[in-house]
Amino acid sequence: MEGTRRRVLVFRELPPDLLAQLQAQHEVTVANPRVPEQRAAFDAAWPDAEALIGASVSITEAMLDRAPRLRVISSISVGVDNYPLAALRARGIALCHTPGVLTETTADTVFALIMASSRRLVELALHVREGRWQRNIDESLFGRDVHGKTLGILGFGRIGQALARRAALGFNMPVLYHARRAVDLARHAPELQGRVAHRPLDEVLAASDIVAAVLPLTPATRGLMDAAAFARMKPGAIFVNGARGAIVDEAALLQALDHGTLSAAGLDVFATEPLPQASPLRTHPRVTALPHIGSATHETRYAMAALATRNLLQALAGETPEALYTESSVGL
Ligand SMILES: NC(=O)C1=CN([C@@H]2O[C@H](COP(=O)(O)OP(=O)(O)OC[C@H]3O[C@@H](n4cnc5c(N)ncnc54)[C@H](OP(=O)(O)O)[C@@H]3O)[C@@H](O)[C@H]2O)C=CC1
Ligand SMILES: O=CC(=O)O
Repeated sequence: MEGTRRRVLVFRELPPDLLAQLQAQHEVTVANPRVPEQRAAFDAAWPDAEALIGASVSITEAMLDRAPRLRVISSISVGVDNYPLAALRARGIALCHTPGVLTETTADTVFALIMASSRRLVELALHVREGRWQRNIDESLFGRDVHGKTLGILGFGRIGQALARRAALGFNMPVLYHARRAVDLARHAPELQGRVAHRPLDEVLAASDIVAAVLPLTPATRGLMDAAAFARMKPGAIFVNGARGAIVDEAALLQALDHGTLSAAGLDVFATEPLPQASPLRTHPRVTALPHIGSATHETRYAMAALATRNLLQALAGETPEALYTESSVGL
């Protein structure tokens, strides 16, 4: 593909300097199909697109049928669950993503949800804002300690390990994790040796005060947190989801909050996003709900867009992109 100006469809807005880099070398259309006024431009550009860059849009196999010239997709995300992986592979379409540059920020967000859920920060901040702080609070508004509690982490890759560092080294929390393979701590995270243990899912759920999910959405993890999984958790435990909404059965989560094991939940991701107005999770008093902001800081979103732009330009120049997605990178 090198040397020729290719048709690039940008389906989520890019910072102006990065967009200019693409425009200098290729024919670029910017059209986000989630913005109603841009939908027609997206549909018009789609059949001729040779390269895509963007995020937060589900690309289906049927869409690929209507894009016969497509050769590369550069996702501005680390998760690749929005793409039909087998169909991309069968058609020889390269998929790039943005691992690493968002790891620390996402771990910060997940830890913030752990703090907010345990200490009831949003609920109590509203208590002040709404003028209900009329006398010293009593124990009906007390939270639960975070330091020293056992944290169970579902998924122990880049973000899981960054979360474990915060918990184990900063808050003296014993950490258990669930992943299909044990991580060689001596090699990959020596600072966590003696503080972190690999355990089967059931044991992680049963032994943890707080369970945080940071694994990819795959056929194997879809619905992982179902009624049986919540039932295995400790009475009064807290569940935090920084992964994808679809790893959770949301009806089972609500049941566990209202009649089961959970005292609170902190959720950055939902089965349907934006979260529907009618969802009980939106207003539940013991749910801290965020609008999928795991990586949403100025610095990190720029770094993600920059990596995605480099990936795309490298692929279009016939080079191996810096962050080409391979199956082993999310352990499908
Ligand atoms: N809320 C947000 O805004 C964000 C959410 N994310 C989500 O976090 C996910 C993880 O990102 P990152 O840490 O970079 O990914 P990594 O690929 O580094 O880590 C994934 C981890 O999940 C484990 N895993 C994969 N499949 C399974 C399975 N079937 N059962 C148990 N464990 C499994 C892997 O271990 P093993 O292969 O040994 O099982 C590995 O430990 C992303 O895919 C994305 O969905 C990421 C960024 C921001
Ligand atoms: O959810 C965000 C991602 O990068 O994946």
